[in-house]
Order: sequence, then structure tokens, then C-alpha cells
Amino acid sequence: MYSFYRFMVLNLSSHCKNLTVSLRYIGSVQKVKRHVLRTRRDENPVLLYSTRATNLCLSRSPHCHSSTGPMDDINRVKRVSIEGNIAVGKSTFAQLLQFAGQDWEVVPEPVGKWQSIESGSSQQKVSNLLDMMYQDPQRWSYTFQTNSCMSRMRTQLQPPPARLLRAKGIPVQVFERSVYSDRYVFALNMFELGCINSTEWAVYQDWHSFLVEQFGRQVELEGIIYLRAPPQKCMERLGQRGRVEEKGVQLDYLEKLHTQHERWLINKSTKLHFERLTWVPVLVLDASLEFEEDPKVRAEFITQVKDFFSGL
Ligand SMILES: Nc1ncnc2c1ncn2[C@@H]1O[C@H](COP(=O)(O)OP(=O)(O)OP(=O)(O)O)[C@@H](O)[C@H]1O
Ligand SMILES: Nc1nc(=O)c2ncn([C@H]3C[C@H](O)[C@@H](CO)O3)c2[nH]1
Repeated sequence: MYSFYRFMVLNLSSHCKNLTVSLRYIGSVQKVKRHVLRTRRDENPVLLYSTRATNLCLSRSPHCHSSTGPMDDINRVKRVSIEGNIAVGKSTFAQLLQFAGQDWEVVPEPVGKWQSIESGSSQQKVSNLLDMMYQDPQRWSYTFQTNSCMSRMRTQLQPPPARLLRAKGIPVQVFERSVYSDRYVFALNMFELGCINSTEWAVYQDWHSFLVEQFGRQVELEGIIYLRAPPQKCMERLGQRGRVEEKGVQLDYLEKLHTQHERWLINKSTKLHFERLTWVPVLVLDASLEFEEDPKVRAEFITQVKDFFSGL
């Protein structure tokens, strides 16, 4: 987590017209300078992007007034998250979207990273934090939430690929879950279950708010797709999938997570701390429908998603 606190923001006037480029870099000043020089020499907006991919990011700066250029391309890209209970079918649905829309890019949940925590120096696998969290939630939930949220931050800060910048239609980056479900579904649930104590919860909320506010527009969402299904249906699919770490997951846990999703996205009774999140439009889809086998259901879902995206 600490590297997040070391981020710095540089504003510099690029030699491209009026463009003001805001660079955020997580790391050392020397590295920032090197990247800045490379960026300043480069006239090509797409190359600016690929530079951002190596931790340097071109933000959606409010100071940018250029009428045509890379900032307009970035600002055109909508960001949407898919939310829903464990095994409701988010990855399956995300794949469907990836095939359906050339202008859409799906960014998967970084579950592999949680299953394989790497040593900072040698990059060798140290542990499986997902498994540790399920085995001993009291001990590992706070650690898990710091890791899951940090990896989601990185995911949400990922630049859209160049293909999306050239899109003729509405380009959309679709994230599997978000820093918001991390807090308002999972971490909150762990706190209410007593697996995160009140000190840990206070600390989590403090750094979560700080980071979300600091990254500002870069981690905002324009829309949310909520895949909704009864917890019993998720339980069946969870069993079908057979992920080893989840073998001890009980229906009771999925019911609690279902309630958290409902409070946040349907009843709107969860207390949120980010003004804009309160107003983000939510598309609710009935995920109990077996769309994998039914082309009609798939087509209906895609139509609804297209309509939703065009209204964002
Ligand atoms: N609409 C559906 N109809 C029938 N089976 C489905 C449907 N969606 C997903 N499944 C099946 O349910 C299982 C879980 O799906 P998936 O891995 O997509 O869930 P997920 O929501 O991404 O899970 P997680 O919360 O762990 O990330 C898979 O075996 C998948 O094939
Ligand atoms: N405790 C906890 N906090 C999270 O933020 C979180 N996000 C996902 N998960 C679990 C659900 C699936 O088993 C698996 C893949 O989604 O990881 C989480 N568990």
C-alpha cells in the first residue's frame, strides 16, 4: 500500500497545441523525469498512451482545453463496472461483451494476483492470499482488502488500448468489479461479520477515501451493470465452477453479499462517501437466466447493454 502514498502529480505544458498533460507516477522522481522527456519528444498521442502503460498515466485533466487530440480521445472512453455476487456469472458475461462489441474492452478482476502473492524482490510466489482469507478470515481479511483494493486501483487506472481511442462508436472500458464494491460490498461485509475490527475498518476507510479522492476522475465510473440472481443460484454455479479456495463458502455468506449488493445498488441505503457515485446509473440484469445456452437471452442482454452505454 505504501507506494500509493508516494505518488506524485506533475503538470507540464506539452508542445502539442494547448494540451496540458497531467502525469501521475507511482514511484521515484528520476523515473518520472525520464518518462517526461520521452513523452515531450513524442508527437504521437498513441505513444503517449503506451508510455502511460508503464505506470505513467495521462489523466483526464480538467485543465485540458484542446479541441482535438489525445485528451478528447481519452475523455470519450466510458468506464463501467460489472458488479454482482460470487459466481453470478460476471466473467462469463464479460466474455460475451468482449465478443459482442469491438469498441468495448473488458478488464478482468485480478483474482490470479490474489492467488499468487509475489515477493517484492524475487517475484517468486509467496502465498495464496485468497485461500488464506477463506481459511482464516479473522486474521487475513484486512490484509486481503488492502491487496484487492490496491490491485483494483491499478486495474481502474489502466489506459484504454489504442483500438478504443480510434473507435467509431462509443468506446467503453468494462471492469469486473471496482474499488467501490471492494469497500461497499466486501470490506463492509467483513466488518459487519466481525472479520475486520473497528480499528482496521477505520484505517481501511481512511486510505480508501484518500486514494479515491486523490485519483479523482481517473477512478470514477460512468455506469454500473448489476448482475442480479438469487444467492441459491450463485451457490449452484459456485459448486459447478469448483474453484478450490471457495470450497468452504456457505450459502449464508452469499446471502450476506447479496444483501450488500441490494443495499448499495437497488435500495440505495448504503452510506456512500463519494458524491458522484450516488448518481451513477445502474443497469440491472436478471443473471439467473441461462444465457450461456440461449442465443435469444444473449441478444436481449446485448441490446440492453448497448442502449445503456449510449445513454451514459
Ligand atoms: N448465465 C449463466 N447461465 C448458466 N451458467 C452460468 C451463467 N453464467 C455463469 N455461469 C457458470 O457459472 C460459473 C461461475 O461463472 P463466472 O466464473 O462467470 O462467475 P463470476 O461472477 O465471474 O465469479 P467471481 O465472483 O468468482 O468472479 C461458471 O461455471 C459459469 O460457466
Ligand atoms: N473478501 C473478499 N473481498 C473482496 O474484495 C473480494 N473480491 C473478490 N473476492 C472473492 C470472491 C471470489 O471467491 C473470488 C473471485 O471474485 O474472490 C473477494 N473477497
